[in-house]
Amino acid sequence: MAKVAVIGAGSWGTALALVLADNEHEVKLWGRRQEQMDEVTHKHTNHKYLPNITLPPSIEGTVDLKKAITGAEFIVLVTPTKVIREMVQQLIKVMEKEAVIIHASKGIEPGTHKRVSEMISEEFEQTNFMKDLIVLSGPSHAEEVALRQPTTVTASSLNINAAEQVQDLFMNHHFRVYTNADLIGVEIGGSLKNIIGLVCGLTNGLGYGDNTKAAIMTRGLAEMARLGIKLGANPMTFSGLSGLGDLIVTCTSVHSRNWRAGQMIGQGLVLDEVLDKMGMVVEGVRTTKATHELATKLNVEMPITNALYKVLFEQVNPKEAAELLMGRLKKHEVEEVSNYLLTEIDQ
Ligand SMILES: NC(=O)C1=CN([C@@H]2O[C@H](COP(=O)(O)OP(=O)(O)OC[C@H]3O[C@@H](n4cnc5c(N)ncnc54)[C@H](OP(=O)(O)O)[C@@H]3O)[C@@H](O)[C@H]2O)C=CC1
Ligand SMILES: O=C(CO)COP(=O)(O)O
Repeated sequence: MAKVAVIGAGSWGTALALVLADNEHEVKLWGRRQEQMDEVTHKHTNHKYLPNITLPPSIEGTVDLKKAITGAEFIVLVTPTKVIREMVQQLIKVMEKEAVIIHASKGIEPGTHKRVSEMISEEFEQTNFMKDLIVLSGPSHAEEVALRQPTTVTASSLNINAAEQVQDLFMNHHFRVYTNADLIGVEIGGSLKNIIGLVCGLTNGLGYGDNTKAAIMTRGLAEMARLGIKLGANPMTFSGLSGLGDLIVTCTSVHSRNWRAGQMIGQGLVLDEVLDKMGMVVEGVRTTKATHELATKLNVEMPITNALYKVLFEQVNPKEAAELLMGRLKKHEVEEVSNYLLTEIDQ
């Protein structure tokens, strides 16, 4: 059995700690609030993030980062993307030996346009503390994982042996882990599906139905793949768990924070109000900004992302944004993507 530190005690960090404890690993869960960590250790609950769930009693909560990681062979980073760099900087100060780093966060950094693995690698660059780096991603709402409902995810790394090690670490009868060597595709899929999830919620808030949802999901997947391929991803990854799979779960589930935030925006609430009401991370907002910047820089057409950018950051009315999307120049559906693929494969 392995010693594992899970850094981030929100919904997903807590659910992953539960999976690891079910697998009889020695798990320490790090969070920044003493009261919450006492609750995890002594009451075996985390009521704010996973109400009505009893956690395995073996999970020890701590606010002491050094204590959390001492002796850990695996460190799972699962904070919101915007604090990933800060968390790694804190980790480096207390680490004494190398560990396998796993991350389960979904987002892209505005300004630098880096994926989470790129941010982590950059921060660890001057040290020899990072043995391997693996991302865990896929259709996995924490609420359902905590209920031990059948769930499938992907472990991806530039080192496929390391991905297989992580597959073994997490896999059990409820939580099935695949591997995929396409780190770029897996991270881009997991990040960009949040943008499309926000838009699906938004169209629901506007009162549009299933035709619109299907349109956004399908054309959304096309633009996710278009950007991913430009960045070097394997096109096939977008029809897998971290692409289509996560897109489905985000666009069709009431558990999705991105979907719920989008719905409130569609109903007329302004962004700050929505984020206040959510009280949990809505990664798609920052990722929309980062992706809009990146797509503009790389000259990749992403009409749905751009429409959402206008709504979130340029105060364009959601209904008007939808009309602009529908009024675009006519296109050939498949040719657009297949030509793109051929161009990429020829290069
Ligand atoms: N929830 C899910 O089902 C899934 C989430 N993910 C991804 O996992 C990542 C984490 O999401 P999730 O757990 O859901 O988020 P939550 O909103 O549920 O929890 C956020 C966590 O981050 C902590 N946090 C916030 N700001 C800071 C900070 N400045 N320093 C340290 N800790 C901080 C919060 O602590 P505090 O309570 O003290 O504010 C809380 O523990 C995201 O990238 C998300 O996309 C991936 C798959 C599934
Ligand atoms: O990534 C997730 C499920 O796979 C969680 O999505 P939300 O952040 O929208 O809740």
